[in-house]
Amino acid sequence: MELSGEPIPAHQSSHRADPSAGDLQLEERTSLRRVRGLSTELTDITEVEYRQLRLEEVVLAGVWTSGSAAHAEASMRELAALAETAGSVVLEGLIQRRDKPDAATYLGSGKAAELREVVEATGADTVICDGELTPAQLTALEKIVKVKVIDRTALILDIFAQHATSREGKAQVSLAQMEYMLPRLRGWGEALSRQAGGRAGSNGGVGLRGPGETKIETDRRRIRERMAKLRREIQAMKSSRDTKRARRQRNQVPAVAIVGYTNAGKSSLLNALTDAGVLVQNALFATLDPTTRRAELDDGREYVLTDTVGFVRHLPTQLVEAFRSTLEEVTSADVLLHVVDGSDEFPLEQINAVRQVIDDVVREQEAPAPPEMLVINKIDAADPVALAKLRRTLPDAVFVSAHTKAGIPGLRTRIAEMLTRTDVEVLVEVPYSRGDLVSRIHAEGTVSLETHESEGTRIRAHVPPALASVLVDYGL
Ligand SMILES: Nc1nc2c(ncn2[C@@H]2O[C@H](COP(=O)(O)OP(=O)(O)OP(=O)(O)O)[C@@H](O)[C@H]2O)c(=O)[nH]1
Ligand SMILES: [Mg+2]
Repeated sequence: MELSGEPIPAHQSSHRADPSAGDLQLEERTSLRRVRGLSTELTDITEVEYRQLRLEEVVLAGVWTSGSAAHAEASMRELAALAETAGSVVLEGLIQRRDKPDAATYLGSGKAAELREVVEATGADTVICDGELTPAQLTALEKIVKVKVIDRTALILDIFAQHATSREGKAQVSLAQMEYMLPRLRGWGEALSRQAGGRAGSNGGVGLRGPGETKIETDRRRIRERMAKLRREIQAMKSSRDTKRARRQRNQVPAVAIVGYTNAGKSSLLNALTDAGVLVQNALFATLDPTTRRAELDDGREYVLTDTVGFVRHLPTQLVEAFRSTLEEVTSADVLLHVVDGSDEFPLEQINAVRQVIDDVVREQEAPAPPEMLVINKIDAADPVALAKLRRTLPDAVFVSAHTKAGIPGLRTRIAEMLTRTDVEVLVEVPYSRGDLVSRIHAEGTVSLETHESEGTRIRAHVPPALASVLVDYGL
């Protein structure tokens, strides 16, 4: 299979004259794109957070174990998009049909030799495998193809490392990278020292110049120490976020979280609903740090809308672990807007991949998952026949285009309905001394009856659960 080597064009979708924060961030990101041919690697293996994989010209390799050929090719195209997002140029892709990956070398030995020929013919410096390989598989395959071999997990971690901007995001990515590297230290040491000796593959010293056992042991200890420190730091940042969330809950502002597959248009939807001007990029994992914006329903009620990191098939477990505090904030929202790219070839699989990650996060949380609303985006770009089929399969979903704004008014109405549905009905008599509570009921709820009695104001209303608990003392 041939794959295009064109880098994904990063294009702006904002049309206003003044650059938004997202535009500026995009400019910065594109101006910092990796320059081909320059190595950014550090030699100290423990400097994980600053380290970027040296990915330049790559060949992709995948093992196709189940599903149709179209699925296998879609998976390779996604791997190519990931590689390009990481800044590399994809020269070629190979898929092998097999019951399961080869235990020793991932690809079978015949295919591995063929891969070596492709690498040689194209002059590639890296092979990226579409899966998570064991440290032994990585080393064994490197010995055959004689260039650096990395797996999908390392690639995704590299993209996250490039895109992290906040202190918390950077700490979370570093933690995930270290977790991944710990059992692979020897392999990495070999790859590093081989590169130090010249262009990869130009010498026969593979495996001979790895750091000695003592160095590896020291490195391991230092990495473990840094991981413990990072976990403490992330925990501390989480508590400050918990405080903010508690304040919001006290103030009764309902929270809606946007979740979805990477590149589905989550940030675009946040912009369409709130004019937030956040970064939109045709790249995978453009957003890592959660952005929360105030938004208003048509009836004037306020809510907050959070956009956050996208998910992908086989999201590395190290990342789910490291980003748990960010993800828990999302899964503790009142409503989830699950955004799906309606123009994707396999939207139902995107939906499943996202639900799996959410299940993983929710399982360790006390509260159940919030109610979900499916939002099928990019209807302007979707194939009409596929779209009609999707409408039949997902009758409850809302179909929109963040670009043309088609369906956005309807989406607003549905959000309002969902937030009302989580409200509870109360019948209370609020003493005249608590005029503040009466104002809150009006601001946050929907009042169906209001009379003035001798002791206070009698109100029947639908209010958010937290306000209902404040009102419990005045119930009739
Ligand atoms: N045709 C079309 N393209 C869209 C629409 N919404 C978003 N896009 C494009 O899809 C790409 C991804 O949009 P983003 O909003 O950055 O997607 P995201 O889900 O936030 O992506 P990550 O943060 O990377 O996970 C961009 O190139 C957008 O311009 C839409 O309604 N129609
Ligand atoms: Mg985004």
